[in-house]
Amino acid sequence: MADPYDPGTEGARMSFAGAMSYGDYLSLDAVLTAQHPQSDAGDELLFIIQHQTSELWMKLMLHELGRAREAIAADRLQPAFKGLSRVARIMEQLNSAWDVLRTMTPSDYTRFRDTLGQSSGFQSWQYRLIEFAAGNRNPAMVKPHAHRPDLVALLEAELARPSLYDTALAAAARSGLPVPGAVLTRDCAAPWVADDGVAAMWAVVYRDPEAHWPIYELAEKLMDFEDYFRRWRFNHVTTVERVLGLKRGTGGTGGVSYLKRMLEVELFPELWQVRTAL
Ligand code: HEM
Ligand SMILES: N[C@@H](CC(=O)c1ccccc1NC=O)C(=O)O
Repeated sequence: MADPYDPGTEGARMSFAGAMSYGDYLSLDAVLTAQHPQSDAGDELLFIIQHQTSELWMKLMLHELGRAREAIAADRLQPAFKGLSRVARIMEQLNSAWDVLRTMTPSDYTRFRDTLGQSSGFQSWQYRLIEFAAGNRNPAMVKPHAHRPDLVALLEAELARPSLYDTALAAAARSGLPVPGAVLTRDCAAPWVADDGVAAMWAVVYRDPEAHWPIYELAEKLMDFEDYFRRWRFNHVTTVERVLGLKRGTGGTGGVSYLKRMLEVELFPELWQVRTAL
């Protein structure tokens, strides 16, 4: 039998003393030592990794949403579309990931659920930042982070910035569309309130897409975002009911009843209304 092949003979670098390796570049020591199961249940590692990978994808989403908003604010819509398409792909990734978690049965979960204490995804500050960035701004959701002034500052800074929806409406106004003035000067930290004038503006766009092509495309990117977001919420509540039934959540809410209520949240209500109005 031939000697085992050594890729070093064709130039593969085999020694990394003093040079940056794969693991160095990716900080894998930090990432791969950050899983700390609190029980000896075989499924707890799945649970932890599922959440950690979700948080990593959320980090990237926030980065892309920030860049997309900057691009829209500068009327550079093409790069914004590229970024929002990437955000949609990330959300597809998060939506598919539920298939892995769904392999965990209620019996598996009860083996380690008690070790979770009162921790819950309800306290995911990156999730709240995404909601705030998109335009779903409920200031009550800052409260669970009061013990962490750094996180409160991050969430409040996000509330002080125009949301994706605010930014899109300002771009529509600059393109000559009739966006109500009060909408453009609103306190952007406040929750969005559905506005008839905005609905009328979208109707102008959707009645004649050809006359408003860039803003029409922007609106459809927003629809994609909300469509994927709804699917994530639906996958979540379905997985929760499958694993937990109707038990109360560790975060203190009613559990499935709370998550069903959240299914009714609308990020861009006027964009849904316009479908009926056409
Ligand atoms: C078996 C798996 C899961 C169960 C049983 C579960 C259960 C729950 C429950 C009951 C709530 C309501 C809040 C509470 O009272 O605790 C909740 C909220 C939440 N969970 Fe999960 N969850 C699971 C997986 C996940 C995963 C993988 C993520 C991804 C990061 C996640 C993120 C969230 C978020 C962001 C909320 C807040 C939702 C909102 O306020 O609209 N959960 N979860
Ligand atoms: N709320 C869940 C616990 C839970 O799912 C969870 C706990 C800690 C970290 C992330 C979690 N995932 C989503 O809420 C429950 O009531 O069982």
